[in-house]
Amino acid sequence: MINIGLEMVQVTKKIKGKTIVHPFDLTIRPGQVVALCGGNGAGKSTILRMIAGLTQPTSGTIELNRLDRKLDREYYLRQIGYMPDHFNFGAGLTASETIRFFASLKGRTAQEAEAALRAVGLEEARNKRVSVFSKGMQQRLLFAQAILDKPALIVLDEPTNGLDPYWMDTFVSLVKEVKQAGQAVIFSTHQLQVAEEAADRAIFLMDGKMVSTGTIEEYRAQYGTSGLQGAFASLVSRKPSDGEEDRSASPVKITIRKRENEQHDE
Ligand SMILES: Nc1ncnc2c1ncn2[C@@H]1O[C@H](COP(=O)(O)OP(=O)(O)OP(=O)(O)O)[C@@H](O)[C@H]1O
Repeated sequence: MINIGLEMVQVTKKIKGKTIVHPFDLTIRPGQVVALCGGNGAGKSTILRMIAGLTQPTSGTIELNRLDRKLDREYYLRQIGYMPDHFNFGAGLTASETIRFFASLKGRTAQEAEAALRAVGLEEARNKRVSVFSKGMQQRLLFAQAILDKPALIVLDEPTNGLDPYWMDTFVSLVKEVKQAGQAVIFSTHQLQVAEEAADRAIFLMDGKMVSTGTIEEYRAQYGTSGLQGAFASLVSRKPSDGEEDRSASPVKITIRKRENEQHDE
């Protein structure tokens, strides 16, 4: 199979001797949407930044459609659209100029850039300076640049942070559209409702460890209508207090059984 998606195997990250991400395995097939959930400092952004090529893993491998993040860096990165959790739009450009600039970096046309602006509802604000945009409008523009060249994998760090309920719904619809087109998506969020609506699968991280993974249906089967909120409450309540033995230090604790197609030996 050529189009196999993202494969992360035993990926770790240490910074100044401290382990930020413990051995992390993840497979995302084309058309799958994965939400990375967890509290502040859990390691979500670090994992997304490693996938997006912004920071090196300390060990382990990351491949996208069999292209290695390190060995095939240029072609690997061409398949990824990345939305950072914050971005400094300081150059005084309008929305249209900004998106066209991103398009030119990706070798895409002005028409494609404008289409991405329309997709996120910014066509009427296209001649406004981005520096005066609200947080939510800036988020939508960042999302537009991540999807404009229809990458195989879309990596979104806190994409709905600052969005009003209407654009939250639009975000969910746009994710469903790219999923239909066979693109894979991974996004981090604190908004578990958004994860439930947009993702096929959710992963909870705690202190850089994957403590739970499952489909949204599996979480609902285990936690009922409280779904991911119930899972999060349960995980937090099990976190050891100071001095107590840290049971999560042993191999990754999976509270929801992994589906067979998440194994790496396919
Ligand atoms: N460059 C760095 N130097 C030192 N520590 C870092 C660095 N980058 C991240 N960390 C630490 O790694 C841990 C994970 O950070 P990360 O930003 O990945 O978490 P997160 O889950 O995205 O958190 P949040 O939800 O608050 O954005 C934190 O303890 C953070 O302080």
